[in-house]
Amino acid sequence: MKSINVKEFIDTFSSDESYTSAEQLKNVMDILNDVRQNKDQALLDYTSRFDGQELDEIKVPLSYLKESYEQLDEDIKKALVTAKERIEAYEKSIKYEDRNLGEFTYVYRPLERVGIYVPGGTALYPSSVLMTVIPAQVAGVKEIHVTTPTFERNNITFATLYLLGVENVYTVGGAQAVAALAYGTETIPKVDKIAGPGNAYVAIAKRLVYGDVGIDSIAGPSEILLYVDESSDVDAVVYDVFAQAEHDPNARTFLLSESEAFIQKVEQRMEELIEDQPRKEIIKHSVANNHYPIVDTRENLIKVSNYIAAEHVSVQHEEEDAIVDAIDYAGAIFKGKTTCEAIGDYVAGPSHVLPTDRTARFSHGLNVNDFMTSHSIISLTNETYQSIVGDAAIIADREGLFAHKASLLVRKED
Ligand SMILES: NC(=O)c1ccc[n+]([C@@H]2O[C@H](COP(=O)([O-])OP(=O)(O)OC[C@H]3O[C@@H](n4cnc5c(N)ncnc54)[C@H](O)[C@@H]3O)[C@@H](O)[C@H]2O)c1
Ligand SMILES: [Zn+2]
Repeated sequence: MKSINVKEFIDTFSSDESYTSAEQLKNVMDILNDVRQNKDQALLDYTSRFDGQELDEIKVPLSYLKESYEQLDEDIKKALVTAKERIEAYEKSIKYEDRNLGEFTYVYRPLERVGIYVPGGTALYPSSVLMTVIPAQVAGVKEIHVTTPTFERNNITFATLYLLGVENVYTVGGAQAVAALAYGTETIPKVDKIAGPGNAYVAIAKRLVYGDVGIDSIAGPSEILLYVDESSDVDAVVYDVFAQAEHDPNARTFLLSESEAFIQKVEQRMEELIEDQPRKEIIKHSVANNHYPIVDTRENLIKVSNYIAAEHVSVQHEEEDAIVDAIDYAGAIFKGKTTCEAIGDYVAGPSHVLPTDRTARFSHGLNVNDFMTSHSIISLTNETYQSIVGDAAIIADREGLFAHKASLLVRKED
């Protein structure tokens, strides 16, 4: 594949609109309305239609969760516990704390009831259970309700939910699950906020229910930006590209370097290794349509990194300190040749639920603080009050809000 420079890249690149079609949008609106009106019955109907499952019950019995956990092999149990402990420790360390400033206090409170969407249509993601539920738990959320289109009685998603002590689990997926969490049904209660990744139907539904409930963000196909140089390990870089590409045919991989020769080495090695990849069909599709090898100067590559604001940025470069410092916008940055992105998918600590498709320019990865809300407590001393009440009263007067003025002046001391 021929490399391009930053200008050529920006001229040809556009945000991923292919992810949502007008038809999908209409279908999702219909689903939302139907669930609002027909509640559990609509959930049963859509689960039959889209997932081919005739459910007796929407809520998963606790015994299924327990059974799933008990049947896990010891090695995966141990791995899940390692991940759990690291994620918990990280979230605790970044949790906002109340700030007492004398006349003002800024306080954080956990959300009361949260809905977590765990994807399950085509694969199971125990890592997504960990990366969404743990931040909510560390925040102190009282009730966590999880929906997932996972229908085997015994499975690793249920097992992971059991490990975390989640009891409210419902086998519903797609837009209908988001609708249930947003509006409530006989079985699933309306929540305050919905978080968690999912496919296009889930993403569109979250966008449409925003305002009725809070949402974390809208995740599109995964992406990585690799910033590499001659000192990087060619095979390691190739596997980092493949690891992202194997997620989704629409996953995007940006390979940036100041060295054309190095990019060529990586591209050639990709061709050699691609045939051996178990998920080569997805990887080939993704690489053919959404792989961008970009060669330019440091200055231009930093500019374009901030423009792309990729979900994952991996800097494997002799001068990684300077490059990482200059990158202002990214979902998460993986610095150094050892700290690859895949370690962050599972056990590093920070949540792998990250902003995609340039939204890191204004939003951030899911974390404990997304499951809290905050407010100010204002309590002025009389001395402060008397020193500023005159100014407030004048502004009230000029706004023509005379009851405001009276409310202020009735407390004024002569
Ligand atoms: N960003 C992250 O952290 C992260 C982590 C894990 C997974 N993911 C992403 O989550 C997604 C999972 O997608 P998935 O499809 O496997 O599972 P999913 O659970 O997101 O969606 C499955 C549901 O989609 C609905 N659906 C399917 N076809 C439909 C149709 N024609 N009309 C209406 N609804 C329909 C069904 O109800 C089904 O239950 C992937 O894109 C994956 O990359 C992201
Ligand atoms: Zn990944």
